[in-house]
Amino acid sequence: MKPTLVIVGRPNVGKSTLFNRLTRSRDALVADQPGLTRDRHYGHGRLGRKPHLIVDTGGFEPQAKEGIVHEMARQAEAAIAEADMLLFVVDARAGLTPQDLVIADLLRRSGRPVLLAVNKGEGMDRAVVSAEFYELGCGTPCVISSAHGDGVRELVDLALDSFPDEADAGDHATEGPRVAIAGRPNVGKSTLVNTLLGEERVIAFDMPGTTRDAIEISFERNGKAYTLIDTAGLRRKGRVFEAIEKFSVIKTLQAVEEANVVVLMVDASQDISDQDAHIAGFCMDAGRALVVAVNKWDAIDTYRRERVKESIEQRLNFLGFAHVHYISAIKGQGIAGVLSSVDKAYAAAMAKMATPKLTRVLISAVEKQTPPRHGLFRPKLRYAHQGGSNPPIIVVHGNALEHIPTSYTRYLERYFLEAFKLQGTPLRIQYKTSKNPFADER
Ligand SMILES: Nc1nc2c(ncn2[C@@H]2O[C@H](COP(=O)(O)OP(=O)(O)OP(=O)(O)O)[C@@H](O)[C@H]2O)c(=O)[nH]1
Ligand SMILES: Nc1nc2c(ncn2[C@@H]2O[C@H](COP(=O)(O)OP(=O)(O)OP(=O)(O)O)[C@@H](O)[C@H]2O)c(=O)[nH]1
Repeated sequence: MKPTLVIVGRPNVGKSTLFNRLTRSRDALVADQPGLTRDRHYGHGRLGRKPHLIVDTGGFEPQAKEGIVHEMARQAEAAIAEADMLLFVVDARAGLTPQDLVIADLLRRSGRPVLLAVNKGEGMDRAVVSAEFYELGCGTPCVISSAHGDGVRELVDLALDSFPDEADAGDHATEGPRVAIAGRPNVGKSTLVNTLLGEERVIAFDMPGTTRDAIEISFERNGKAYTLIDTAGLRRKGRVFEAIEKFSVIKTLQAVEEANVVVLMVDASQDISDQDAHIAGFCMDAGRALVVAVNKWDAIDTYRRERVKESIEQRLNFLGFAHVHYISAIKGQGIAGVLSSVDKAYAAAMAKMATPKLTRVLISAVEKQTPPRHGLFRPKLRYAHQGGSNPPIIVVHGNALEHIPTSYTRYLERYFLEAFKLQGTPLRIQYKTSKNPFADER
């Protein structure tokens, strides 16, 4: 499983700045989707040698006793307890503060490994800046500048050092799609799991060896095998499963990572929230095939149903490729449709596309619409081959491809999805520009 680095620190030390630098996608292919809010607190790490996840605990006030701040602190504490590595951020310019000491104490008691990052250190003498922070008892301080990038890459590599290189992620013994049910608290995830498993034959139920492993439950339906990757920390109690703990961001992220297909659940009795969009955005980043299940459809009237449909179109429009089902987990309505979309999405995510056909489709896409000229350059798309699955990656070869605008890439994505009739999966395009053979002669 990918290690999760959790950023902690008092307000204003530069946590979001660090988070943005660590997670900013190089190609901005995913980041600029309309409808995606930018204040997400978890994402895929882009720096460093090994794949990993980053969680920012946000404005963390360990002393608050009630209210929303207290609830945020509770979420932060859960993230700290589940972190593989804590990045404790302090402020070089403000110096050591009493609140830093309180947080250091809390982190030490969590028993999780800690790396101390002294931020805003640009243009300062490292030895002088770090001196006072040894008192925190969190080891040797790393002086960084999140705003300028100094020392950030070294920090990440140090943080990831002790984790093994990721084994081949596709190497799972299970048959059929691996499915994660993701969604914010209380949307009905446990209810759906129980409805699914109540009707069906549970083949195997793996208790994890360690708390870090995901729980996997294999079952059959209509002769087809599925494996559920648990997000809720379910425990078997007699014939039903119940959640042993409340919503955990890190468990959700890891389950999404481990799955082939994500069933994103939203609650029809509530408005689509930022949190729904954040989870959806993370699934997009991860490139997972996706099915949207709008739950509690039984609980709302016709007027509300129309409003929910509009709200999904507005807030989750970047999931245009995904099928939407309106279901009642509690009454078992709409479940067959969800599973049939899971099958389709899985098949699409794993599709094999032959090079000649890919190239033919590419050429017909270019004939319909040529990429715009960029100054002196006219990008030339020559041929395509498949570079991966789940999500399908199409590698396009040609010249001056670095000048292709994002809008054209989107057009190609849609064109390929349609030509190969792939439903329920995102698709990625990668460009490989051929070296100009005459460039070195002169
Ligand atoms: N000089 C300098 N300023 C920085 C650096 N990193 C962040 N800042 C500034 O510090 C301020 C706080 O940064 P944020 O990233 O919002 O801090 P935060 O810890 O996420 O704050 P909360 O969301 O309140 O917890 C902003 O004005 C940043 O521009 C840095 O490396 N150098
Ligand atoms: N009306 C209605 N209520 C539902 C439905 N599905 C779930 N609920 C109710 O919604 C509440 C939350 O359901 P859970 O299955 O515990 O939700 P969860 O997503 O697992 O929650 P966390 O464990 O907090 O992440 C419970 O009171 C359920 O009875 C449904 O289809 N219709």
